[in-house]
Amino acid sequence: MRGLYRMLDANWNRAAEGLRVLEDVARFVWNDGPLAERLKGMRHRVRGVLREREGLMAGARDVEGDVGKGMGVRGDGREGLEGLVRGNCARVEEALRSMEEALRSMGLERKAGVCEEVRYGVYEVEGRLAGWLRRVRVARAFDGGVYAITAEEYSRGRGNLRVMREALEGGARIVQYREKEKSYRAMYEEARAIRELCREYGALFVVNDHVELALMVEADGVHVGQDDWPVEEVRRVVGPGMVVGLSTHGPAQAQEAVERGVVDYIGVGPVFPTSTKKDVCAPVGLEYVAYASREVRIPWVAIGGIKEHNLDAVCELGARCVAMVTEIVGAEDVRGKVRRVRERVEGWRERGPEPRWVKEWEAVLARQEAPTDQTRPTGEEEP
Ligand SMILES: Cc1ncc(COP(=O)(O)OP(=O)(O)O)c(N)n1
Ligand SMILES: Cc1ncsc1CCOP(=O)(O)O
Ligand SMILES: [Mg+2]
Repeated sequence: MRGLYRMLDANWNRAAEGLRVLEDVARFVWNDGPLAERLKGMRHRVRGVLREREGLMAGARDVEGDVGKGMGVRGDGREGLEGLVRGNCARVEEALRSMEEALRSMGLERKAGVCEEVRYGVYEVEGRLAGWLRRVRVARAFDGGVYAITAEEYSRGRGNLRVMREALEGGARIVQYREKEKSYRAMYEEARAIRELCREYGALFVVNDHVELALMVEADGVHVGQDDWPVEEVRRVVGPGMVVGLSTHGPAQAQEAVERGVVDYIGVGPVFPTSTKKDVCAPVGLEYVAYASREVRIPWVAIGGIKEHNLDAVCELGARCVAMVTEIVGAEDVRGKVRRVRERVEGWRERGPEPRWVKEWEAVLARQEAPTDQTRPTGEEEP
């Protein structure tokens, strides 16, 4: 029994400490009173579950004899607030799981049940936080971003990896892996390599169409079209941490996408004629870009036939992010092309009209805070 009490003692403290950190982030960083109260309640429940055995645990404590003393604490590789929040959620979940097992083996089923309930509560909080963090990442990447998309057949004989490396060096903030003819194995190898590259450059990595590939290579996101998998199903499968993008071809589809409440951004296009996509619909024109700028409350990216020479027409209407295939992958100097496009997009960001989504997300983009009720776009859940 002594060993089990030692185990409980260590994890009881670990769980309570982790919950305290999360509560403080909710209270002091995000100013989210209800979330802070909820986390506090969880901490008290965990404390309460073993309160009457505190003496037994203290008696079993043997810090000097701990063979795990000095073992490093596992980080999750993420930095800043995100790392802090995720790291502490993981710490609390692990500690509660360990307590649950120990309590069950001691025949203390009811107490084990309390730990289990609190653990599920932490999963839920983590899911909501992951959702919020995900939206902030998207908003930052799309506010003045170049979205580069692979297409080896138009890359002048160069491989996708090389072209995307150059695009990232030029300043692409989002990279989409889009290949229609390659074998699954080839796509897997290539996507994995580009995924790593994007990590190095701090860019978002999105996989087109293939949800399973996105999961396998731990992409940041997945992009689907109107005839691909339903976005609710995609969200259910990829969970709250992954970005989901949806193509739209007109105001009705944009409205529907926002109302459905599960996608993080929409593609707006094809703005101009394009021969890159074989089964493409008729160009939607600049009117749809103007509509998106006025009405759409979530990040969006203009796509389809966008080149350096017609870029201004799209940006002057309020596009803060442009996606390009052939203009980037077919450029002799990919790095220089992306650099110039990015400078132009950023220039328009300073002097062009502010699209609706940026107005609504301004407070979120400016501060590292969870959106409050006033700034949270419609349909957003509270973290
Ligand atoms: C950013 C972005 N927008 C639109 C698309 C097109 O998606 P979809 O309509 O599913 O067509 P395919 O690309 O799958 O041929 C996209 N890929 N990315
Ligand atoms: C994937 C996609 N979706 C709408 S248009 C398009 C292709 C855009 O390619 P390009 O930038 O070469 O016109
Ligand atoms: Mg598709």
